[in-house]
Amino acid sequence: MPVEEKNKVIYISHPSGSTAEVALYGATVTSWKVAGIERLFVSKEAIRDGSKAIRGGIPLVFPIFGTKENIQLPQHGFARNSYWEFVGVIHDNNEEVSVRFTLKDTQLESKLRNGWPYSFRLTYTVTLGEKSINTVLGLKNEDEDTFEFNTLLHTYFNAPNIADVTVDGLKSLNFIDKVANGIKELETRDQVTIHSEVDRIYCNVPNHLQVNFGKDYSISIEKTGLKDTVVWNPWIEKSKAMGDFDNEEYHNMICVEVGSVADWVKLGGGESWTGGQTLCVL
Ligand SMILES: O=P(O)(O)OC[C@H]1O[C@H](O)[C@H](O)[C@@H](O)[C@@H]1O
Repeated sequence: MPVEEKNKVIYISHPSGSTAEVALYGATVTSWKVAGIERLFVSKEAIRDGSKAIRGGIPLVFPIFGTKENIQLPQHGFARNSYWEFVGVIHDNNEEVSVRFTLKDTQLESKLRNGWPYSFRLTYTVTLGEKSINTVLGLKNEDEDTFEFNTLLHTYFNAPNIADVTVDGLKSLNFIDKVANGIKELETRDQVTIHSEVDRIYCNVPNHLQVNFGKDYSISIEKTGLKDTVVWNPWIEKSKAMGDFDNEEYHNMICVEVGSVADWVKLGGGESWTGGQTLCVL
């Protein structure tokens, strides 16, 4: 069977041998293997019992990024820490296997629903190919009035060694440096490298990016409907401060997170929105 459900995790396999796993908790993609190699990072300290967002994979940030003064929601919203419903297999052929999840306001715990009191339906479609994974978030505003939101596909990539990682496609872009009190800067490098704590929101990013993992392999990122890209590595002190992250794991991960977070996205009553990414091993 190309798709199986076991203990609230959906296991997907492609005829080529590539596989993916999606936890119903957060609809978090927690594994993506191509040629037997795990391409996503999940901390060995990650909590998977549904009491905290899973530290790794592709958590979904929605409807806020970080925290907002006047919105009573946990950091990064509720999508990553709510149970989603598995809709089923959308299609399954030699090219790709596609599965879908949904989250409606009525599925939220009341505290979370009160924090963002709108009627909405999120759909999340995960499509596994031979060397690719495509993750697309759809949103329908089921209210009469406009609401605004932020969202992010918070992808944690496995990095054999962070010292060898480079990110292409960010040159000449403005970024907000969250490590330097939100100061705005211009990226001048062809390739972004990580040698210390990095937490940056690159704004208005072209749709094609590439992350290189030294000589081992690269992963291309094609995004659609999402304007910005966050690059994050907690480095030493922040790693120590996170209870669900091993102190040494910052050597082995990089987050390159496509989303719309620098400005609110407005969605009119009854309207739909979609945004997503395709990751492909090169
Ligand atoms: O610890 P979390 O709530 O999962 O957030 C993890 C990280 O997410 C994003 O990358 C933010 O830009 C960071 O500032 C934040 O530290």
